[in-house]
Amino acid sequence: MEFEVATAEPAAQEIPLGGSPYPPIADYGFLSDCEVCALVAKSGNVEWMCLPRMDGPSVFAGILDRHAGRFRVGPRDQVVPADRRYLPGTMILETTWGTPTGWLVVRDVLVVGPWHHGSERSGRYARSPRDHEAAHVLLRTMRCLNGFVDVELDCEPAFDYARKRGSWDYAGDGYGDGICSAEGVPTQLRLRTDMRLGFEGPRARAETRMRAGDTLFCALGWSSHLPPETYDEAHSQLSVTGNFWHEWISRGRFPDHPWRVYLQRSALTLKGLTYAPTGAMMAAATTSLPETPGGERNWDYRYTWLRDSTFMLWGLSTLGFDREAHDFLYFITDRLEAGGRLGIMYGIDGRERLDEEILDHLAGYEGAKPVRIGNGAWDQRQHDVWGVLLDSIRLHIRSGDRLDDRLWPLVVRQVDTAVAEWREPDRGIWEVRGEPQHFTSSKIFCWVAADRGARLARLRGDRDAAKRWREAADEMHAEICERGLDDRGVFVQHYDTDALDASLLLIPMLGFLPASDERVRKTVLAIADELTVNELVLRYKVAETDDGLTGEEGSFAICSFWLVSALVEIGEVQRARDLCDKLLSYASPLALYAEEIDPHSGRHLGNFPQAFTHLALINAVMHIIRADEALVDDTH
Ligand SMILES: OC[C@H]1O[C@H](O[C@H]2O[C@H](CO)[C@@H](O)[C@H](O)[C@H]2O)[C@H](O)[C@@H](O)[C@@H]1O
Repeated sequence: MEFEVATAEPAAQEIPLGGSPYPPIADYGFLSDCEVCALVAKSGNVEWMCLPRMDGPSVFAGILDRHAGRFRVGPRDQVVPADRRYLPGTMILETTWGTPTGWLVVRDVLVVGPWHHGSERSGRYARSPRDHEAAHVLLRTMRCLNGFVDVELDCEPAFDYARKRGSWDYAGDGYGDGICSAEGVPTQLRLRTDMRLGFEGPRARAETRMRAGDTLFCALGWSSHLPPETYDEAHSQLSVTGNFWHEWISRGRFPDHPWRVYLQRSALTLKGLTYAPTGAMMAAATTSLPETPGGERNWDYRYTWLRDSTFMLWGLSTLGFDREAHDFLYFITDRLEAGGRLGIMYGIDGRERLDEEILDHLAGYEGAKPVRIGNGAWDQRQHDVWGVLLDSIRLHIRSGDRLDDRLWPLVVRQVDTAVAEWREPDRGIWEVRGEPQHFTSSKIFCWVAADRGARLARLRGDRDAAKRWREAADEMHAEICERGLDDRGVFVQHYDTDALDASLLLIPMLGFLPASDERVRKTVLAIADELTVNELVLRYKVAETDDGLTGEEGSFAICSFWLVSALVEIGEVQRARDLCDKLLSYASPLALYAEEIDPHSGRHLGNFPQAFTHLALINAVMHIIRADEALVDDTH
């Protein structure tokens, strides 16, 4: 094997497609070890990774600013691979490169290993530890298939959202072990490889020629758990991680159906967005990917919303995954026991305050500013919160756990709060930044809280509570059906408007009214016909909604998938199937989705990958598959 000395020169340049140096959002691959996430561009650049947790400060943020850190592995003279895929059923990303001189395969993974704390306890885990945990290592392996390929490694971390540059030192006598640190930053990076590293300021570089059959690895670690030292060790860690994901996905129940791949990738993505040590679930892996190209609708989604998480649990439990529901409920129980008012969202470590900050020094994805960290919606009043909590509890019990004595008084407090406050206006499930309104879907979720509360109380034999909450639920139901409808009998966004709102597609799924009810049918069809652009659903029309923001937004992918489910519910199965087919055709090449889809270009917009979209995909696809199965049963 020939080795060349590292040089400071970058090799192949990315040619901007359509003038943008930023890859399309849908072109990123998503990695997770359930503690840290990473996004890998097609070029082989890791362009998003936050440490030491998925909500921590970034070390690679090239997705938000081309100078904010990246880590490339790949052929020296080429940036467009022949193909990429996940090893089926895993979070291992495989990129195949075809160069004029030879072919190369790169595998990228965030390593999951056996529980490694031995007899001492992990300081991070609030939930019961299982057999595996994150190894805190980003591993990249290369294998040359034939001919020869000149490869490069180029690692340039930029700590604390690129506010602090790192500097490198060798960790031992050889060239294969480097440490990168920055003043005042507690996280240190350790880079181990069987290539020969050279350091050029904040960059660690290596280049070499690989020939047929050669293998190489590089592994970046950030904890006392050191990265592998040899290729064999690296390879074995990759296999253990593959097995971990295979075992996890095998716990689910997936129909034998051509759309199973979408279900599995969505389930893996939702799992990848969970933070194992606490059981919290992030809404998406990123911050500030714009909902409008160049616009201001840029938010930090690396937090756990009660709403998003409960909907995630609906999706996962549909596929037979229940441990996640238990872990999440224990996470919420910890928050409730801490006292105070139930928040609408929390940090993944359980913190309450998520004050928003603007990172002016970052250019933003394709110039979309501001880049925000934190999320100002954290202290909003959103009245769906009690309903989604009660639904999380329902799932928890349905999947086999008890409603223990620890939880019941907390449930009582939440249902009583819903019953006391449901008449007040709020910011709604879209957490608008305009004036509070009497949002119809918020009232419906208050009804969910009272309805589910009454059922639980009956099960526990608490007749007083059951009676009190049933009466409240009936009163809410009557008011919503009186004030939440327009003259046509269609449910509307809030009591003082005729505007439509896609959140009302949830009515049949929540059991507020039966799908056969004329008002439900009319609402679903009105949204399908009037709140769509090229059949894709907007959450609302921005011109009709005081959301406190400027600019347009794309179609909300969650709403389009909700429409599929709602159409099935009202018996419009063919229309639902056609829409579902269309939505699946917009999946990224790796079957991932952002929050929004531009209804004209099909371009993905907003944070990525987004739990909302994947959880609704699962629900929609399962609705269609069950409807198809029912059809087959009927014809036999
Ligand atoms: O529309 C303005 C709001 O947009 C974001 O909220 C959206 O994302 C949340 C996380 O997935 C979701 O729970 C919510 O339903 C969506 O509207 C943003 O987080 C808010 O700060 C912003 O006000």
